[in-house]
Amino acid sequence: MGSLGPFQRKHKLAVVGSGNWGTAIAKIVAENAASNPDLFEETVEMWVYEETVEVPKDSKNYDPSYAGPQKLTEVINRTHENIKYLPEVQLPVNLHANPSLEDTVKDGTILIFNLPHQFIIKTCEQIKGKILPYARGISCIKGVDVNESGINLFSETIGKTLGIYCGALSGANIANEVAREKWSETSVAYDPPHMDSKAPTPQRSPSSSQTNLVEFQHKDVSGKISDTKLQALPSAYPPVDHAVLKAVFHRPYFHVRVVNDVAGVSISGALKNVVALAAGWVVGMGWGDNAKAAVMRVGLMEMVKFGDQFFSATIDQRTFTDESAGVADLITSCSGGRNFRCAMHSVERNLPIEEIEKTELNGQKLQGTLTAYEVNSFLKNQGMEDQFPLFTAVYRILEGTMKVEDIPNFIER
Ligand SMILES: NC(=O)c1ccc[n+]([C@@H]2O[C@H](COP(=O)([O-])OP(=O)(O)OC[C@H]3O[C@@H](n4cnc5c(N)ncnc54)[C@H](O)[C@@H]3O)[C@@H](O)[C@H]2O)c1
Ligand SMILES: O=P(O)(O)OC[C@H](O)CO
Repeated sequence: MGSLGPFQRKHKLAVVGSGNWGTAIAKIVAENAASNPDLFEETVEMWVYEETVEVPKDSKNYDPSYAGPQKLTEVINRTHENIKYLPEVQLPVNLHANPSLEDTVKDGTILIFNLPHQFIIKTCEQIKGKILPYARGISCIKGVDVNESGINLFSETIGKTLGIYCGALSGANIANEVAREKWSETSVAYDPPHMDSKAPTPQRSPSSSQTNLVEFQHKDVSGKISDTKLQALPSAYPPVDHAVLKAVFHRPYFHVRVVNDVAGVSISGALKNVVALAAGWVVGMGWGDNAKAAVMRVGLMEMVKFGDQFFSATIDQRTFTDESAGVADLITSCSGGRNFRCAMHSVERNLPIEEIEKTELNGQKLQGTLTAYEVNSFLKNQGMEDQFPLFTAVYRILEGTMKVEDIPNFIER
């Protein structure tokens, strides 16, 4: 993609997170930064939650002069490989691993959030007030933010905490496949108030970083309307729109469809992880593909019903069927996802899933287990556990008050 117009400033892309998916997305974004020099600054910063690692002797990047424990950021920047979370994948040289969260985001105009969902709120609190006020965000996180006040999309939580607009990316995307450039699709959802188009003030110097404060009416996912103030993007930058977001994420092997339905894309990405646990359990029982299909059928119905019940003000139900973030992600997750695999092994080996997570995932995190608890606490508060029998069964099996054998009769109620 070439220049989108006569803009004086380029977007600076920053990725917050460097796990299995965080690193795979950072690879994509850095490749696109390098191939769209009119739009993006070349160097992409990636925040790494620093830890100590040792390059294995059988790694192609093993170098005896660097033997012994080293910082993960130093290994990534020297070898261009994230040996812990995305081993054996060559990363672009313009991707810079940064141990400082504040430094990673300080100049970013497009911030990409990609962490296990349990860490995002604390991470955002740390950078509150330390980012460009006109930055825009994309959340690649699969999970929902449940607290005393109800349920929120992480795109909303990030946006509110940082005072920016944040969209979402989710799809049938097993990170190890995407990172190895095996073709897949994804959904990017972005529907900001139409403020950036109002922002340009012709009399202002185009290179100025001076910003406009734009007041607009914001309808949240529950349909509640509130007055919100956001900083408009300075007119020197290309507006962050669907075309620019496609330029950020689309690769020949990673096909992007940009849509407006942030709620549908986010909700399906979060809930399919709960369904994938049940799919893994029934396969672990040796019940086969028919049983898995039954769980997926009920799971999909509950995903759609959940969206309809709690996000009807903004959700587009077609997302569940028509976009990668919907049923396609459910299928891939129930085939080779980590939630599916760990659940299956937990039944096969008769071990708690947390133990399988620790021994099999080398620091990667399951999202389905925590999401099952969070969704259940929300449904309980609504008095609606009975209406979501599969989600309720997953929660009860995790807490030990139900058995996998009970699933068939329980979900038929
Ligand atoms: N891995 C996949 O195939 C995949 C694909 C699509 C979406 N996702 C979603 O992307 C999100 C990120 O997943 P991932 O695979 O990159 O992560 P991951 O499962 O690899 O988790 C490990 C990451 O968590 C970080 N971490 C550990 N403790 C931390 C702390 N206290 N604070 C901050 N970070 C900490 C680690 O440094 C590491 O970067 C999740 O919501 C996941 O559901 C994952
Ligand atoms: O490995 P999982 O179960 O976290 O799922 C990975 C992705 O979300 C699949 O799209």
